[in-house]
Parts: sequence; C-alpha cells; structure tokens
Amino acid sequence: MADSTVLTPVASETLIRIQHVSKRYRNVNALDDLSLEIPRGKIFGLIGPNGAGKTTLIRILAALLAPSSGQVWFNNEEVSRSPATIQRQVGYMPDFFGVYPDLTSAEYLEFYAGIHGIPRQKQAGLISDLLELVELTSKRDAMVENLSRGMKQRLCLARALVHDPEVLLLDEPASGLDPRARVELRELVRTLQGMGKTIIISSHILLELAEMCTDIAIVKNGKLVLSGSVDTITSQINGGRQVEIRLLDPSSLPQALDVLKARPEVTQTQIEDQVIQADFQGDDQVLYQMLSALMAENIPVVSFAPRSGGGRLEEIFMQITEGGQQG
Ligand SMILES: Nc1ncnc2c1ncn2[C@@H]1O[C@H](COP(=O)(O)OP(=O)(O)OP(=O)(O)O)[C@@H](O)[C@H]1O
Repeated sequence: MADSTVLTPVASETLIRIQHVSKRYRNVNALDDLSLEIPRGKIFGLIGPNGAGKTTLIRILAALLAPSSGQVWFNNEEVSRSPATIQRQVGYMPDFFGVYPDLTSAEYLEFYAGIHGIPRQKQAGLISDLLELVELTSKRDAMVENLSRGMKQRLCLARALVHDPEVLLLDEPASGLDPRARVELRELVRTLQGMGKTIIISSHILLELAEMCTDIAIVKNGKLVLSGSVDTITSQINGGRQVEIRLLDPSSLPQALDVLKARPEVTQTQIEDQVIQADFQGDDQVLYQMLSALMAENIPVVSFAPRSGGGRLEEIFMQITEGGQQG
C-alpha cells in the first residue's frame, strides 16, 4: 500500500478541516503537508507509530501550537486567527499526567473550573456532575496522587470537560491502562459521543481504538497514509468484508445463495456447516441492502453477522507502518 493513498472522503458534515499542514522542529518534519477532514459527532482515531506526529497534530488542533505552514479550519473559523475562541470549544487531554499538588479530585476540578471562568455558584453542581460522569463520585475527597492510573485518566477527562467543549482531543488516553480500565474508557467515550461531542483520540496501538472509533486516520512520518470509516478502510484494503448468514431452514440455502450472487457487491459465497459466508465490498448501508434483498424473498434468516474489522485492521496497520520513523 503506497503511503499517499487517501480513501474516499467521509460524507458526513465536516467539523475540522486540516489543509496542507506542516510542522517543522529544527531538522524534523513532524507534520508534512497533511490534509484531513474530521466529521462532526464521530469518534475519530488518530493512529500512528511513535514519532508519527500525532501529538503535534493534536496540539495544533487544540490551538496550543501553530503550524509552520497550512491551515486548520474549525467550524469555518481558522484556528491560528482566533486561538482563544478555539480553546473554548476544545477540551484537551495531554498524554502525560503532570504533577498533582496536594488536591482532592473535587479541588482539582474546582481549580480548572476557576481557570475557565465558571462562576463560583455553578462550580459545585458542575463538579458533582462531572465526577458522576467519569464514575469518580466516591473519590471526590480522595487525594489525586493516590488515585489509580485509570482513575487519574478519567479525572483528566473530567478536567477536559469542565467548560463543556464541543470537541475532545485525547492524546493516548488508553496508554498504560489495564483491559478493564480500557473498557471503562471506551464506554465513557461512547457516552460523550452520545452527548453530541466529537472525539479525537490518538494511539500507537490500533486495536486499542478499532472497537471504539467510527473513523480513523493513519499517520506515518508526519504524512497521512489513509483515512476513512473503519468499515470502509477494512473493505477497501482487504478487498472486502465478510458476513455469516444462518437460515432457519437449510432447504432455503440454494435460494439464498442465488439472491446473494445476483448482488454486485458480493464477491464470493460459500457454505460451511450450513452457514453461508459471503464476501462483499461495501459499508453497513450495503450490508443492510443485502439483508433486505434476502428478506424480500422471504428467506428465513435467523442470524446475519458481519465479521469485525478489528483483527484485520491491526494487520493492515502493521504493514503500512513497518519500516520505522525518520529521525
Ligand atoms: N518540541 C520538539 N522539538 C523537536 N522535535 C520534536 C518536538 N516535539 C516533537 N518532535 C519530533 O517530532 C516528531 C513527531 O513527534 P510527536 O510527538 O508529534 O509524535 P507522536 O506520534 O505523538 O509520537 P508518540 O506516539 O511517541 O507520542 C518526532 O520525531 C519528535 O521527535
């Protein structure tokens, strides 16, 4: 797969438009002419090996760092022209914990609420709500330094939410978390998406994100390798996805195969243990059309199970990113 491959642009409404952004630190091109569109309301995974440029890009999106060239548009506003406005709309969670002074969880959030100018009379209610959201109500009066890594991570997320931003930028939020804490983080991120937020998450481990994200962009050596929905990427790179179909009555198998084979997106079919395995090209919309076609012929489908792309994606990621990083 060539480094310059960029897959079909996402159709949904664009919230962030990154145009030809480069960032140079002395002799390192951390970002190199990177263009990318991030749709509103998505959980967007920014994936790349160490040194790929993820943190640099996230800091540029957070209006904490200016690109050397190129532009970032956020809600039709150019980020470098109005960084303070952008900073009010984004919540940034850095990839390091920092040092915690002698503060309890509630005091820590109070401190950040003060920085964001939240009126004092509103702070108590806000902090209770945030602690509840990140499931730290019972740790309200615990010292931050005594929290577990996963709890600190969730507290940092609450801190990033203090000013109710539209966008969350989470730099390596799953790093160092045990599997249970990762599941909790995933659920929390989904809850935040349900609240209407757009979430951008970076990681160098694709599997950490494949289940959580709706869309991904793979970055290497400061360049975009590919981007798109998780389903589209799996489908386009692997030459297709697969769905397993079980019927109530095996005598309907030949008819079901005929229906599937007649569909242009179906590339191959086979039957194993009376289960149809159909390879196809396309997204969930296509999958729905396949199911509808079977239902229209009254074929007694009892199970229609697409294979998850996660495992395959990891292979793709390894192929794409092998060969190391520039110095
Ligand atoms: N302040 C800086 N000065 C000089 N070089 C830097 C600076 N910050 C980052 N770099 C370099 O820019 C490149 C991209 O770094 P960046 O931290 O953005 O990558 P990353 O994908 O977030 O990596 P990681 O997964 O290891 O955090 C690296 O080669 C890094 O060494």
